Amino acid sequence: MAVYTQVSDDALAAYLDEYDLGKALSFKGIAEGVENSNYYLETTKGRYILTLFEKRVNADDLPYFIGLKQHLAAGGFPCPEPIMARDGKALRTLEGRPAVIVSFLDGLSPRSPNPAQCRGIGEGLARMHVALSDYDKTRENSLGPAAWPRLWKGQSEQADALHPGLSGLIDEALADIAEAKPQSLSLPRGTIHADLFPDNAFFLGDDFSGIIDFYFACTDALAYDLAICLNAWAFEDGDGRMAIDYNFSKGAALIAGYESVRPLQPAEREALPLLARGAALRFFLTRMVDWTTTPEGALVKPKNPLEYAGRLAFHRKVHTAEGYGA
Ligand SMILES: Nc1ncnc2c1ncn2[C@@H]1O[C@H](COP(=O)(O)OP(=O)(O)OP(=O)(O)O)[C@@H](O)[C@H]1O
Ligand SMILES: N[C@@H](CCO)C(=O)O
Repeated sequence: MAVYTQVSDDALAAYLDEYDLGKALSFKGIAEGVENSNYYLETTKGRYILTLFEKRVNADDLPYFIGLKQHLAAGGFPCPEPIMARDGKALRTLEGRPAVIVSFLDGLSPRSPNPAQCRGIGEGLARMHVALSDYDKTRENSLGPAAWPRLWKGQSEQADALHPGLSGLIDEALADIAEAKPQSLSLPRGTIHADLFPDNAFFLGDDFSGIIDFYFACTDALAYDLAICLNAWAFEDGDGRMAIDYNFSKGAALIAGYESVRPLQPAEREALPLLARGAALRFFLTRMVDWTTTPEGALVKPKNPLEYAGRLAFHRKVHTAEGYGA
């Protein structure tokens, strides 16, 4: 349940007075999502999402995220478009929190994506990379390889309690990646989404209809975004298990969809297994931190880290892009 900040009727009315959005017809908290408070807002002018940014989002980063969505929307890419108030500003304050209203996107997030949807997200991701190629703001990836040892510190015992021997796998993977130095490879860089999981993508049937939730976006290797998607879209449902199967047809469809818009360079193909390992580690580590620090009975249930350890173990056996179906 992600409504941390309640909005009173008076506060909402005063907030809407700043916009040309007409009068509120409906205003409801949205249960999905974990980071921010999101509300569905319908006014006499249309349907919107109102987001109040909670503590985990750094307020200094908000102009980067909002500018990014404005840039995409101006280029016709389907994403939530920040709505400007009469003074030309999209980022405002509501109930003491930074807040923004964005356009509502139609579509559903697939629970278990099929190969056609994997192809669609591959195409959508590449279109997004192309559309952002002239976005001039930058943001460092705060969850890149330099952050991983810090996230892992003090977690070994808990990891072994989740799955015997797990800490050895993570230690080895961290050491291998530190040696391979993915950051020093000269791969094409640009603005990446960095969290494009199925719950952040919308489809109408099998047709891709848009991307949301850009709050991990940053400047990094474009192929790393594809590696994140391979992890998030091309494995069978984990159910919290460590053993988990790569679905070759879904992975191949995802890569083919991506390459139908932006063909990978030879160096990107070569780096794909390393980037896929890095992506699996990144999500394992952040899930592990949430798993060990979220108090029992908290509103938001932490996601199981083991599924990403399983993906990591798979990637450690893949040495070429062809191994993913590329
Ligand atoms: N522009 C939009 N159009 C339609 N629905 C949206 C839009 N933005 C958000 N939603 C809905 O709100 C839910 C929560 O949004 P989101 O995933 O951005 O939450 P969050 O808490 O900000 O981020 P996170 O997923 O990282 O926890 C989505 O699953 C979706 O159902
Ligand atoms: N997509 C992340 C959650 C943060 O957005 C995960 O599944 O671990």
